[in-house]
Order: sequence, then C-alpha cells, then structure tokens
Amino acid sequence: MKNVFCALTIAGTDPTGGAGIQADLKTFQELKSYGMSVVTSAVAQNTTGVQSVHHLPIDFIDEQLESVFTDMPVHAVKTGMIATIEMMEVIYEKLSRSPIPYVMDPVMVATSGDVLIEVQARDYLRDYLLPLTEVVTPNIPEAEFLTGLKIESFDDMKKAAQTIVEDFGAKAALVKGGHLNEEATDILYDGAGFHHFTSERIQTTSTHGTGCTYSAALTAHLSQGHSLVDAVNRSKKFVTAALKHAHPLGSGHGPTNHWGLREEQQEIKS
Ligand SMILES: Nc1ncnc2c1ncn2[C@@H]1O[C@H](COP(=O)(O)OP(=O)(O)OP(=O)(O)O)[C@@H](O)[C@H]1O
Ligand SMILES: Cc1ncc(CO)c(N)n1
Repeated sequence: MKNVFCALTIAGTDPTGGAGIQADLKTFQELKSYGMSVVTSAVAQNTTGVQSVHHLPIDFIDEQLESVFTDMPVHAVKTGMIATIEMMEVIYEKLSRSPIPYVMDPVMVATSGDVLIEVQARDYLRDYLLPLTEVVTPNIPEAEFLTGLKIESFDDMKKAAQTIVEDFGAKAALVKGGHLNEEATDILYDGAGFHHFTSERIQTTSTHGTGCTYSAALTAHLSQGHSLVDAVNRSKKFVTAALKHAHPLGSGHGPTNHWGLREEQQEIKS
C-alpha cells in the first residue's frame, strides 16, 4: 500500500485563497501531502488588506484540535496566525504532547501591513511555542522582534538565526531575506551550522501569502520524511516558482501561484 503523509495547519483564513489556511491546504495538496486544518480566526481580507477579523472561541479551537489528534495521523504540523495568548495556550497544550515536526511561521503582520497578532501574545509565542519547533521561519521584521536585534545585513541575519536557536530554544531557524537582499537569500541555522538558500529576485507585486506558502511547503516536505535541509531546498524552489508564475489577480498584492512549479515543469517537458 502507498504511504499517505498527513500535514496539519493551525492558522487564520483568507477567503481570497492567497494566504492563511487556504494557501496552506493548496500547497499541501500540490505537494501530495494529505491536508488538514484547524481555524484560529476567520479573517475577511483580500489583496488590498484586512477588512475584519473574528476570533473563534477558544473551546472550539480546542475541539478542532481534539477532532484531528484523536482520529487522524499527523506527520507534521505548522502554525500561522495565532492572534491571542488564550489561543496559544490550547495549541501549546496539544503540541507539547505531540512529538511531530512543528514548523512555526511567526505571523505578525500581513503583506498589506495589517497587524494579525495581539502585542502581548508575541512574547508567549517566543517563550512557549518557539522551543517546541523543528524550525521557525521569520522574515526580517519578525526575526528582529524575536531577537531584539537590528537586521541590516547578511551577517545580522546569521546572528539572528543563531540567537533564535541558542537563546530561545528553537531546533532550527530559517531567516528569510525576501525583505532585505537583492538576491532572495534565506539563512538556515540548525544548531550545527549555517545553510544558504538563494533564488533570483522576481519583480512582482504578487507576494500575498508568500510566507504561508513557503512554511506550508516545508511542512509538507517534513511530513514526507525529508531532512530539514532537503525540505528547505525543495520549498524554496516551490515558492520561487509560485512567485514567478503568479497570475495578476486582485488590485493589491496578488496571490502567488500554488501550481507554478507544476506549470514550470510541464513547460520544460513540452
Ligand atoms: N521578490 C521576490 N523574489 C524571489 N523570492 C522572494 C521575493 N520576495 C520574497 N521571496 C522569498 O519568498 C520566501 C518568503 O519570504 P518573505 O520574506 O516574503 O515572507 P513573508 O514576509 O513572511 O511573507 P508574507 O508576505 O506572506 O508575510 C522567502 O524564500 C523569500 O526569500
Ligand atoms: C490568515 C493569514 N495568515 C497569514 C497572513 C500573512 O501573509 C495573512 N495575510 N493572513
């Protein structure tokens, strides 16, 4: 019998399908992991920004987690938008008892600039959830918050990745240079050493949900048993193709193309 790999996302929603749970599920499907989701907040948003947010009741978030964990295999899990400390507490309860690879996208602000997490909750994210992670995937502003360091160079990115692992207890940190360098270079520190992942910079405004898509790809690859470095390599290719082949949708920052890599591979074949 063929193996089935199951990936779970715990995050907020995006009705336009570019970010959040919807982007995660599309990515899981595209990468051939069975996708599951626990919704934390229902978000009315689109490519221009966030219109409104409804947090789900804490007990109901807990029930969704119970529904999944008591019945289904979970081979890897990711978290995205978790807005409040109360939500984080129930998620901590479950994940601290589940020895599976955990990918944290420490979502704080949407591409549009809208804030997605309560300020007090950021400390809880760092102090409780971060030490449970297999890998955390901050962009530059998120890495600055987590470490308190100012990041203006490649060396600063390395220092931040190392600090997140050595001082805050993540097993590995992948600091994304999308907001900083000319080539889109990300740095992984895994406790033993540094690894660099570089792609060409793509001139596009379709960047809505890039971080969600990247961390979901990582989760899918980890659910399938790939090593961390291999999983990041594959996920970087996936997100680069998703940016490169994005269709111009919406009037703001459009979504990436979750089947971009498949399109690229089909073009090469034909
Ligand atoms: N214009 C670009 N061209 C190529 N790669 C990019 C570009 N922008 C971002 N990336 C890459 O995309 C991945 C996601 O990174 P980014 O830093 O944009 O995440 P993020 O800020 O968390 O995303 P989000 O917009 O969802 O909040 C990283 O590998 C980054 O290097
Ligand atoms: C629900 C959700 N999570 C994450 C992001 C960040 O891209 C977003 N815009 N919306």
